[in-house]
Amino acid sequence: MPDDVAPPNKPIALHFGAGNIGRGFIGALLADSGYHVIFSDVNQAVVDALNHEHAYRVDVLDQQEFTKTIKDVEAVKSESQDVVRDLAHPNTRIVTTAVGVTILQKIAPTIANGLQERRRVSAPPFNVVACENMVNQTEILKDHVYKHLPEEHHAWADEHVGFANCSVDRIVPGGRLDEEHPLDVGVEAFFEWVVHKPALRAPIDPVVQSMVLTDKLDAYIERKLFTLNCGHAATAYLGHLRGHHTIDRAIADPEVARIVRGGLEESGAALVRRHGFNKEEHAQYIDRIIDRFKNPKLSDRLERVGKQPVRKLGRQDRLLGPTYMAREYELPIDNLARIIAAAFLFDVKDDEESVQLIEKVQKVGVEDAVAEMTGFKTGTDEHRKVVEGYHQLQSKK
Ligand SMILES: NC(=O)c1ccc[n+]([C@@H]2O[C@H](COP(=O)([O-])OP(=O)(O)OC[C@H]3O[C@@H](n4cnc5c(N)ncnc54)[C@H](O)[C@@H]3O)[C@@H](O)[C@H]2O)c1
Ligand SMILES: O=P(O)(O)OC[C@@H](O)[C@@H](O)[C@H](O)[C@H](O)CO
Repeated sequence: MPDDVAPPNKPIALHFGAGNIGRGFIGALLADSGYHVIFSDVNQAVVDALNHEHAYRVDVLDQQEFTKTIKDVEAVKSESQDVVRDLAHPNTRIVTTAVGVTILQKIAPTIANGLQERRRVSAPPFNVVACENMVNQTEILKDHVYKHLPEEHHAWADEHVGFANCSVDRIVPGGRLDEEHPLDVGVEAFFEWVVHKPALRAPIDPVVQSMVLTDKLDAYIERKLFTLNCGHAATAYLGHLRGHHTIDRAIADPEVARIVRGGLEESGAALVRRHGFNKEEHAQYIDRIIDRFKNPKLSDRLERVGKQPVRKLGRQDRLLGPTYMAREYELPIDNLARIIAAAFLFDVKDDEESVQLIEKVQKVGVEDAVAEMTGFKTGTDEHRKVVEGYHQLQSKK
């Protein structure tokens, strides 16, 4: 970090991934909370722009529109020695990521090097929080980091580095590139960041505005992933089949909205049962989420929201996670099965996972593809419902 940028004693936050959520939520909130934010990204143009401007705008695109200027930021090229240096800086209090779950393994070696350097210079304990849409995302990052960290440092890291899972929620669609101001980002007003407190190894200091620290992260992350992200993916897959291009247009289609709401009521019944949420409050949570999808100013593309359908069909992810949970309590899954079926029909040529899924169905047939991807055995009720849903949706295409 050049000496002329950060005041020497200012707390530092090192954030991997200067993309939509990095600039539009996590980096912005950390900067607002008094951290000097250093972004680390592979995109040289973004790194250069951040180092040229040291600021960017966050445009809140909601009923009330307003703009915030985020200042005192800089950037370093990911996987470089600069990242190791900044990670090891004694003033660095927190490392966050928003790179996508598949990228976590790529940044792990640099983090491992940074931790060894941190130990060498006797930097104080600090925390790492991965802000990816996945259950246990920071633990997954930790596993990758520990593979690159020589064993002699593991006990030190256990004591000095908190790897805390979290739930992160703000819709940041991206894709509104303004050539003159490429760093500016449009966001919705709502945001929520919930971090697993017992995993921290140092206080969050400075306090991050609105950050919730909890002992019960499972409830938060499952509620968010199995409601917001489940409904979002459902809107993308069903909307795509109905010829829509954005989330607000898709959710305005009564046929899409009916199944999305039905799916969220099914996942909601399972969540209420698992985590003891109040039924009425959960119904209001669903309503608020569907209202967020209706925001026309976000213009959120279905390709972004539905991207990587194979990841989204992960056993603990937004579609199968609530479906397995509902089955555990013998609760209905008819709408969820229809939504899962729609994922198999998400036909987006430049999305590798979409192509892979479509090809799998062509190669082995829908019955085997569904069995393989969902784990539902042929002949079971859930398998039959997904396959029937697939045929019905396909016939209406
Ligand atoms: N956009 C949202 O609404 C939203 C909300 C909550 C959570 N998330 C999660 O945040 C993560 C990022 O999503 P996004 O929408 O910001 O994506 P994005 O593509 O806009 O941003 C990802 C950034 O990571 C950078 N990157 C890629 N490889 C890297 C590497 N090796 N080192 C450093 N940076 C690297 C990319 O260049 C890009 O700038 C995902 O896991 C997503 O699920 C997104
Ligand atoms: O980022 P993904 O691909 O896991 O999911 C796509 C969207 O549902 C997601 O980015 C939401 O916008 C976000 O999770 C809102 O908090």
